[in-house]
Amino acid sequence: MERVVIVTGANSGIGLALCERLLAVDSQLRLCLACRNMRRAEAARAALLTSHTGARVDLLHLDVGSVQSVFTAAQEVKTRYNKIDFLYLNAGIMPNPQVDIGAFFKGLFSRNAINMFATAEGILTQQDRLNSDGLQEVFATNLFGHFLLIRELEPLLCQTGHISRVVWTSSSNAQRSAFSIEDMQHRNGSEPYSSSKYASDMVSLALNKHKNSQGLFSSVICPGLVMTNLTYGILPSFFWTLIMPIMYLIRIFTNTFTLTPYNGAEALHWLFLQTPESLDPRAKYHSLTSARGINYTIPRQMDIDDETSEILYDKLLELERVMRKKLSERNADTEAQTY
Ligand SMILES: NC(=O)C1=CN([C@@H]2O[C@H](COP(=O)(O)OP(=O)(O)OC[C@H]3O[C@@H](n4cnc5c(N)ncnc54)[C@H](OP(=O)(O)O)[C@@H]3O)[C@@H](O)[C@H]2O)C=CC1
Ligand SMILES: CC(C)=CCC[C@@H](C)[C@H]1CC[C@H]2C3=C(CC[C@]12C)[C@@]1(C)CCC(=O)[C@@H](C)[C@@H]1CC3
Repeated sequence: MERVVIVTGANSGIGLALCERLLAVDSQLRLCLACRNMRRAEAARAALLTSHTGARVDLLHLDVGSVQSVFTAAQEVKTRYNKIDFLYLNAGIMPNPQVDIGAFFKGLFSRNAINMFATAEGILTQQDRLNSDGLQEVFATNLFGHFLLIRELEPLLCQTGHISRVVWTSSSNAQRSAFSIEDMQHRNGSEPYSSSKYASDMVSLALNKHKNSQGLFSSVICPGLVMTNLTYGILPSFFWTLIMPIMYLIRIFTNTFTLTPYNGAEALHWLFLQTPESLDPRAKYHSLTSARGINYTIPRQMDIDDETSEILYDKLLELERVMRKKLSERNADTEAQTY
């Protein structure tokens, strides 16, 4: 049976590697690359077709950081497909990352060193900004745009007699301490990435509570530390290449250094092969790579509580209402100006 799979941020890194891996296990797949840059999306499609001749690969223009773009893309999806089997919410950004060198060396010689390498806890900050919708860019891209996409696609995702799955590419950098329910967009802090990923973990839990009965199941994964455009924004690629032997050495102590996009996509690929009933809604599924280079997936319990996840879910629904109103007013103004 033909399965429909949509992957956001599919033109590079972990998203593109996932597409390669999915086409390798299911040649009947109807794969949709949802990307903000159509030139890069075309190049990704061409690369996929080189290794999987005859595969059905569609492109969709989607900027998850723009409310209007999410609505337009969702409309397009509804005209193209009559069901969605998997929606991989993978697009993500980490703008202007800064590593606290002092904290890094302090951590290196502490008992917490392994945890620091696995989670970057306490050593990584970012500088966020407002986008054209007036939202914090990291929150809008990593979380809210994806939330809106699910909401818009509910008619396809929640159909009686059909199971749909959404999978969030979260991170082990998601930390409770970085998130505040009073400041869900993280306007006031310096860890918007960690906050947005922690929020996605909570939304996944809430989605399972509200939508499992309608056939929608949500999961979260962490791909581990992977060399992609995102990590090349933290340190330049030549520097990562220089320290690669050290990275393989660290992998002996923490299997979270998956390093390649193929390895990082392990948990995403693994989830594709599981039945939703066998999954734990409170677990994050981690891609891991052993020192010998063997890939595997393990679940770890997330540090989240039901009450906060429910409050967050309600706050996102409220923000959705506000943004819909804002957008319809903006569109009415533009229409009035053209007449
Ligand atoms: N690399 C790592 O170590 C880790 C990564 N992750 C997560 O994995 C996911 C994939 O990142 P990764 O592969 O590493 O990095 P990449 O930068 O290679 O991939 C990110 C993808 O998201 C796309 N994207 C970014 N912003 C938007 C937007 N507004 N609308 C649509 N697409 C967008 C990018 O498109 P474009 O090419 O146009 O920028 C790109 O295709 C992210 O969610 C990231 O947070 C989690 C843990 C570790
Ligand atoms: C490896 C050596 C010797 C130096 C690199 C130090 C840091 C730049 C590096 C250590 C842990 C890394 C890490 C991430 C980024 C780079 C580090 C801070 C992530 C935050 C990248 C994105 C994620 O989502 C996390 C899962 C990563 C956690 C570990």
